Amino acid sequence: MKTLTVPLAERTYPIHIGPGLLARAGELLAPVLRRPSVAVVTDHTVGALYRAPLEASLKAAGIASRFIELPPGESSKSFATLERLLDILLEARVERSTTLVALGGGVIGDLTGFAAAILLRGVDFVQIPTTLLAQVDSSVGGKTGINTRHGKNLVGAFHQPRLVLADTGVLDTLSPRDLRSGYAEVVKYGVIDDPAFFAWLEENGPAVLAGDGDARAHAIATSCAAKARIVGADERESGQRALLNLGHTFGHALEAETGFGPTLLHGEAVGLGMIMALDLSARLGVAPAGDARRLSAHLAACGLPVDPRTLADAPSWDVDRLLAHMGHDKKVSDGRVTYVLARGIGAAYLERNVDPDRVRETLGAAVLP
Ligand SMILES: NC(=O)c1ccc[n+]([C@@H]2O[C@H](COP(=O)([O-])OP(=O)(O)OC[C@H]3O[C@@H](n4cnc5c(N)ncnc54)[C@H](O)[C@@H]3O)[C@@H](O)[C@H]2O)c1
Ligand SMILES: O=C(O)C(=O)C[C@@H](O)[C@H](O)[C@H](O)COP(=O)(O)O
Ligand SMILES: [Zn+2]
Repeated sequence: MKTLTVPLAERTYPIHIGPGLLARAGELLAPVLRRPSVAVVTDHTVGALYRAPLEASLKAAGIASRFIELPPGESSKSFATLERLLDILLEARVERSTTLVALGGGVIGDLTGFAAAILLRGVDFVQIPTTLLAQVDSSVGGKTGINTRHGKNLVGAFHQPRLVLADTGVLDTLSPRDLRSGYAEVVKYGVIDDPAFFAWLEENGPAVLAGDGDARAHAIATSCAAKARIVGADERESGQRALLNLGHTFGHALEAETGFGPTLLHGEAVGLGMIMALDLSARLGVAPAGDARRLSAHLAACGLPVDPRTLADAPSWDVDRLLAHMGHDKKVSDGRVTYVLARGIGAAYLERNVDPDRVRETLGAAVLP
């Protein structure tokens, strides 16, 4: 087991990473619980696979647990499912000293974390991420929330978990598509500020996806270390944490336009959005044009979509509608989006003054016939 730390003063917490950790969950959770009682939130798919081993491990450590299973998929990050979850928890008379446990991917993590932030004005929660995306990104950093009809993650809270427990063994049951989606967020760390990691991924990405234990462990630990460092320096995104949003202004707009559904998964959208961010950077004259092509080639080699027009069920894309979605970005201030651009792979930066004509060009080149 490898342990990293998210350094946040009194909210500092560990990230435990390694195979077989679900079987040790009781022992690892016990020290952070206010009392030996947890409510585990999961989805039907993950529950069917991992409820039994988690329940057994908690029981062996003397921790009482109740399990709540929700429908899988992005549509569960909604007001309706949040209300249903809060109702179930209140019906069960959870107390402020109860800890919620998110067992699942980013959807369950974001939803459960938000429920924990607002239930009884705040209870503790623990993340047990079961997708690659959740293990390298969403379980760390305390961004929680739901989608609204206005856009992605528009209602939420910063609420840090007490512990992250990433059992890398559970990735063996993840679908190849979900694995690839999470891989896009791994690549993001290379593009932000680690060109050597990006080059390593160009060599080893296929091994990470194929389940090579050492490659996967290195990719997950490097990603978590980067996320922990950035979050530790800027917990509430008043500055540099926004770099973690690389590809998301475009990506969230693509997700919104495809209805937050199976047409485009979050990581797939982020992959496309990162290519568009590098394309925009090249159009603005700050990045070599070849870097967008290099990123696109790597994502394509790993089986990720690199052309929104070729998606199954692709809508008829409209640049103005995409721009309207981008207007809901949380990095908008005074009506203007702050973009995450890059001077090249490994050199991302924030820019508020971006020529809107170049943004239109990037969108048009990406989505118009
Ligand atoms: N809070 C953050 O910082 C942050 C960061 C990145 C992404 N996100 C959010 O995360 C969400 C995407 O998360 P995701 O990609 O994990 O999707 P997800 O939670 O929908 O999980 C993907 C699918 O995999 C299934 N699954 C999960 N673990 C499994 C396992 N071990 N074996 C078999 N099946 C398994 C789930 O049932 C689901 O159908 C998006 O809503 C995105 O906005 C949040
Ligand atoms: O942790 C962060 O900060 C991120 O931006 C990580 C992103 O991968 C994640 O998708 C996040 O939820 C997007 O943030 P948002 O503030 O644009 O909703
Ligand atoms: Zn993301």
